[in-house]
Amino acid sequence: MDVSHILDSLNDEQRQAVAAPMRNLLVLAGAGSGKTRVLVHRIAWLMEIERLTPTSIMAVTFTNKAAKEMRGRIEKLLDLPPRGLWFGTFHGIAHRLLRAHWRDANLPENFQIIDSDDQLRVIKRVMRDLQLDETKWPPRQAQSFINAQKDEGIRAEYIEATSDLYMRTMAQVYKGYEEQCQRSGMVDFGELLLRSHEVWLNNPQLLAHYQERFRHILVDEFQDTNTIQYAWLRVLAGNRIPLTVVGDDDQSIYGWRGAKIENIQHFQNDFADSMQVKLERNYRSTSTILDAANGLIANNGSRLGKQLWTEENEGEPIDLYSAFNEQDEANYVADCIDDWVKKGNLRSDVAILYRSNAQSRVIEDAFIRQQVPYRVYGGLRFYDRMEIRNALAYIRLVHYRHDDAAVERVINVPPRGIGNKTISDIRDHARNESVTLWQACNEMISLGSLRGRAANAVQKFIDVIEDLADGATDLPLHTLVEKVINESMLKEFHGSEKGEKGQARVENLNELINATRDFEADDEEMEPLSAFIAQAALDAGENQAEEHEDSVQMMTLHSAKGLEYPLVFMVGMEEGLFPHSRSAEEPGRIEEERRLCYVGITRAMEKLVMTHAETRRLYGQEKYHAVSPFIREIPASLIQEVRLKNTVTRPVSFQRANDESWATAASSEAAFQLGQLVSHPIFGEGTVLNYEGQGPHARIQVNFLSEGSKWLVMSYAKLEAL
Ligand SMILES: Nc1ncnc2c1ncn2[C@@H]1O[C@H](COP(=O)(O)OP(=O)(O)OP(=O)(O)O)[C@@H](O)[C@H]1O
Ligand SMILES: [Mg+2]
Repeated sequence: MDVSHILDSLNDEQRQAVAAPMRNLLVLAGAGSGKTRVLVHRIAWLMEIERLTPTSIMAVTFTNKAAKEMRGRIEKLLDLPPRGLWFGTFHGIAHRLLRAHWRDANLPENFQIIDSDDQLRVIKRVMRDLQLDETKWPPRQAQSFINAQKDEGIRAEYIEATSDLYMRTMAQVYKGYEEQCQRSGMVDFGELLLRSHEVWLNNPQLLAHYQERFRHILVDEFQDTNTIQYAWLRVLAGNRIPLTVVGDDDQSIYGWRGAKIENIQHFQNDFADSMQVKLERNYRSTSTILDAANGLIANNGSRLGKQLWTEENEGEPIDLYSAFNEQDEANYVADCIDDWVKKGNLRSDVAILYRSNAQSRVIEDAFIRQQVPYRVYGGLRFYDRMEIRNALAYIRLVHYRHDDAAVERVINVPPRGIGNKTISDIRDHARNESVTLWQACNEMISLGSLRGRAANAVQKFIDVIEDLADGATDLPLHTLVEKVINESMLKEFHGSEKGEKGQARVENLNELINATRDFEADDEEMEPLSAFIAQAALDAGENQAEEHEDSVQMMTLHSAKGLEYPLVFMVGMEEGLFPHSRSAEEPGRIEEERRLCYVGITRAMEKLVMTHAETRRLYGQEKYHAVSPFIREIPASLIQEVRLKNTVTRPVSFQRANDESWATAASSEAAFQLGQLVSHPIFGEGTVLNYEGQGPHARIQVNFLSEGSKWLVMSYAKLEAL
């Protein structure tokens, strides 16, 4: 049998893994060492050499996108589509099982999967039935509690009876929630795994059936499996189905969602007779990028210890750009991409990675201005996000009450007790009388055709909008928007959503306030509010790159896992942003942030650019941010600080250089321009980057060729213009 097409393009260790005997196998290896490639080739090997049918192979990936990609690669390798192969995420596969065995799972045949919004609604109902006060017991907290229990594989009945009021109450809600879901045939995400795990435990015959059927299970990104996923694998595999798992402890980034790095260590104990292969050669990145990643991750204490090396060239240094503020940062990125494309490269080879979703807004704005097509991957573009659309609907109503779409969107958001029946009555009235929804609301109230609670609730809605509109024209745009966001209660509403998601929504709302602060109308004749609304509508609707268009990829660091791009930007490399300020609160979180940084760096193949802004307005506040400590952990010799670019990106700086106060701050012979070349008796040559203060306090920032960037006091620094 000719195996060359499967093995030829692999190195020795990879071959060893791909052609390993049918035993449990752990491939523990760093980023870009070919773990995913090994999985793909091993599947091909199992089918061609071990003669397994596709239906007897299960491959678990972290995202559906990854599953699709893998399927494509196998198809190419085998020259035929692997029909019948069980491919998917843990959730996808568990769902498939429950669909097939709904009776054994004690579910109705047409059970429904509920998302997090539905889940919250059910939890609220349960809490109302239990007469729990929502202000004392936030439903979203209960939601996180329930999901965390499910991730750990714990049912309500197994939560120990304690005297702790919190635990007792949460367990009660959890129990009520379970009963409610069971009664109405609803299954949430966590339940998919928990339930299919139980099906196997309770049905030895069924389990035996699957243990006969599956001859091999493969798992990518094993370091991010949580407790229930691990248990699920163990039960299914028993001692009968061999597993191939690949992972990298340095890339475990979902601890906050219950993932357990330790699963890698437990693997060898829990899965009998297992083999381990290490891959140490990185094929993805230049040695500069790899050294940076290695240097950084060496700062983590608890590691399983792996070395990565490459035969790639040194490549280019890592660029570090210190921007004055977030606008400057965004413009810089857009300019770099412009250069990149001018050199004949593809935009789709470029990724912009950021820690928090809210950071994308300023960059999106710059891209829209400079007409750079982009896609936001694994998340919505800023102006498409639910909370932003809700806030914009309020803003539109303040501006123009007859905006029916806006009324539809927020009449009952946050919930104020306007039911579907009332809304449909309002719609009928509007249709019959040929008036707008807003008019219909008002008319129905004065005619008395709405009663009791409904009338009150609709009146409340009208009052909120009218109060906001009152005096709106006198306020600066951003104050108005801030008021709208606060008084509409959107912030509280979205903020109570569980975990990171709720926090991200609040961050986005604050970011919208920033957007209005920065907003400059193209058309000065237009009133700022209407100009802003028009702009936001355009941003939301028209600038999304077409599917096939060559576009820059924007995503959070978390969603970049497993991917690779020739040119990568890591933006917002600032303390408090990345590492995220929250990471200081919990032990171990800083190491998880560092792993996230490692994931970011190792996405880059040819060139990595890092940027940070000295001041940044984020989440509604302007702050001075220190450079991320992660940058200091990268060997300095690999980093090149980018000198000031030309005037195009920095109109502000040049205004400053010509400013009168600048001339007085400097002595007459030393009135340096930003970007000017200067020389210092000790530090040598450098470029003027920035200045601050006046008179004797004036300080100047110079980027020295040999020493890097320094702040010097003007009156002492013996600088000479070159
Ligand atoms: N033996 C090889 N020869 C040539 N290229 C290789 C080889 N092994 C892997 N590669 C290439 O290196 C890159 C990284 O491989 P892959 O994505 O499989 O790594 P990984 O270990 O899964 O990375 P990550 O940890 O980021 O998920 C890919 O472009 C892959 O095609
Ligand atoms: Mg991979």
